[in-house]
Amino acid sequence: MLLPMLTDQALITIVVAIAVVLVVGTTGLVVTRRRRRELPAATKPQVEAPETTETTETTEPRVGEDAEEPRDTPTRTLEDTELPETTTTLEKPESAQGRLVRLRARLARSQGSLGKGLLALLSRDKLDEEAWEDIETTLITADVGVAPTQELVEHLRTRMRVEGVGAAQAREILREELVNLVDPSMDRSLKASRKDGQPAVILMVGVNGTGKTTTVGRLARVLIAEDKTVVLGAADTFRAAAADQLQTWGERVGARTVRGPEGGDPASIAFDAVKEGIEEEADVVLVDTAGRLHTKTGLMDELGKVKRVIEKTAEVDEVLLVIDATTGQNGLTQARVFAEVINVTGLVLTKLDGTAKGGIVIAVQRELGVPVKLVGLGEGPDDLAPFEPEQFVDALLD
Ligand SMILES: Nc1nc2c(ncn2[C@@H]2O[C@H](COP(=O)(O)OP(=O)(O)OP(=O)(O)O)[C@@H](O)[C@H]2O)c(=O)[nH]1
Repeated sequence: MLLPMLTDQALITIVVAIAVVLVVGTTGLVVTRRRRRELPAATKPQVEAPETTETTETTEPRVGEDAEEPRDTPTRTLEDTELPETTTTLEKPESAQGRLVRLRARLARSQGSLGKGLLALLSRDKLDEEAWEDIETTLITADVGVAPTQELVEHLRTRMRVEGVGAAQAREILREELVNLVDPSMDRSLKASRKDGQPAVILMVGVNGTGKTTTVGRLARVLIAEDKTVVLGAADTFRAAAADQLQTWGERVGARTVRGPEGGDPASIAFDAVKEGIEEEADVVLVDTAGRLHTKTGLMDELGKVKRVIEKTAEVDEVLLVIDATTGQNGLTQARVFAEVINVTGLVLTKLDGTAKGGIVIAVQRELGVPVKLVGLGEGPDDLAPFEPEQFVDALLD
């Protein structure tokens, strides 16, 4: 009704006005939408904490975030902080050559007084009874033992009489006689190779504290350096920390340690270790034992059982008796007891660095008729050396 009343001009004006309103409205809507799309960061909620500190530094604070950490935020303690996991890296042993040179020097340092004392006495112008008595005393004080001392003095007396005296000669004669006494003819090789498709089994025995566990660890290190695979058996279940100590050695050198519960049956652990060695086709299984010396029967029961149980699956190739060189006659008495309860195939004399009485090497070999195969010359991981009679005597006299 209204339309007929409007003029054409008015109608056109209204249509144009409506069109303008529509265009302006639509454009505004589009621009607003575009703006919204262009500002995502401002509207995106920050849910996740930044992963690294770098991000934190570059991220600007946003609405709703605190300008600084609230004071009631608990302080992070050391315990809360997760430390990176430590991975044990295998140690590389010192080269065999370097080790032996160093250990020879150490042996000479510790035993020098014995050799030098003897040489000084033998080089006297007049070798009278008093001089020979002094020589005897020096040898006995150095733990050489009575019988070997008498034997040595007798040989020296004869040779010095026949071959004459003089410092150079005295040294040569003494060297020869000492080497004979230490007996270079004994087989000192260690049976540490697979045979008949089975690993070699080495049992370490000895009184507490003589250095059995340390010797097992150091021997494993030497064998692994020779590219052998080694399994350790923690059959010393008597001392709580012994298995841990052995396992630590195993981790250091790269040998698996078979262990059981504290106070468990040593024979069953020894059996499991050997079984593991057979399954893994290892070259050597080294079994550490407790060697409590309460009673001879107790010791016999324990070691006898360990050996018997191992022998169900494998031969025991070596029984190494570890003796602390600093214990002198006491060490000899212990050695005797062990030799009575188990067939000892070799001796390990530890702590030779801690005594000038290297004569124990001669005494203990004589006593048991078993060769010293290894010597310990310090607490370090590379302080174990094969025993070589000539080098030992040279170290005494240097
Ligand atoms: N100076 C010196 N110390 C040594 C030597 N061998 C071992 N020791 C030390 O002697 C101590 C006892 O050694 P262990 O290996 O624990 O003795 P163990 O016979 O296994 O003792 P138990 O486990 O109690 O039976 C340790 O502090 C070793 O570092 C050596 O050749 N020289």
